Amino acid sequence: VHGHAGRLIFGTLNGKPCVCMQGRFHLYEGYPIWKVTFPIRIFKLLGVQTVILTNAAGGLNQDYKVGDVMLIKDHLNLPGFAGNNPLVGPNEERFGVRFPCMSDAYDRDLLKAAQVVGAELGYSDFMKEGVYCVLGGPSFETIAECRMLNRLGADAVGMSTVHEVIVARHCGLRVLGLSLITNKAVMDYESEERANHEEVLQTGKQRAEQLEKLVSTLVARVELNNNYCGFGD
Ligand SMILES: O=P(O)(O)O[C@@H]1C[C@H](O)[C@@H](CO)O1
Ligand SMILES: Nc1nc2[nH]cnc2c(=O)[nH]1
Repeated sequence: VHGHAGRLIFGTLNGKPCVCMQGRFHLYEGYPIWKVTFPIRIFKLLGVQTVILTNAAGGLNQDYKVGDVMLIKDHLNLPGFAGNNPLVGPNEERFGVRFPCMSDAYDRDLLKAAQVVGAELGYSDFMKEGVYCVLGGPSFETIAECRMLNRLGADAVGMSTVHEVIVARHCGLRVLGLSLITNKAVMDYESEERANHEEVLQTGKQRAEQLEKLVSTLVARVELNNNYCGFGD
């Protein structure tokens, strides 16, 4: 999609071997859901243990400001309610079980680690924790939809990530999710604000340096055996 480079980059980040997707596939681009999540299984086969998934999202929580970084503690998979789940079809036993648990989708130790690193970097003022809701896109939400999603418990809304999380958890990868609140979801009929992709890209650029620092510092502290340095046990 415009704004995503569409490259896969291999290298080391703070001494840790990493592979980085510079962009992703989205359902709204017309890709089948298995293709949207295909890179995650490639990562598993490459030996990846931990994935850090990032996205741009609209803020539904009234306490959120544009530029906030929300650590994802849970998700609402609305396409999943209608049967649009990446694990639909014959189960690939070599990756995982037929009915994977999702109540532990977002790794609590990694989330804690992200909070600690964020505080150390002085980012606490713009770091939040909340529930991410995925929709199919590409149209942004109506006012009624935003109000409904907020009442359902969503703090942020976007068009990605959740499908990747489901496939990652299915094959046993540990997941940290970060949403950059790039715009405030319009919840008020009097509002003159309009969601638009340019604002999404602009907010992304404004926070890029801090997000890079957050992720690279975190990566440096995650041990390859999935233990963490400096976060208690
Ligand atoms: O790939 P993400 O979820 O970060 O991208 C979001 C959703 C749409 O692709 C785009 C909307 O502006 O940003
Ligand atoms: N669905 C959705 N995706 C987004 N990505 C960035 N902002 C938004 C938004 O407001 N809604």
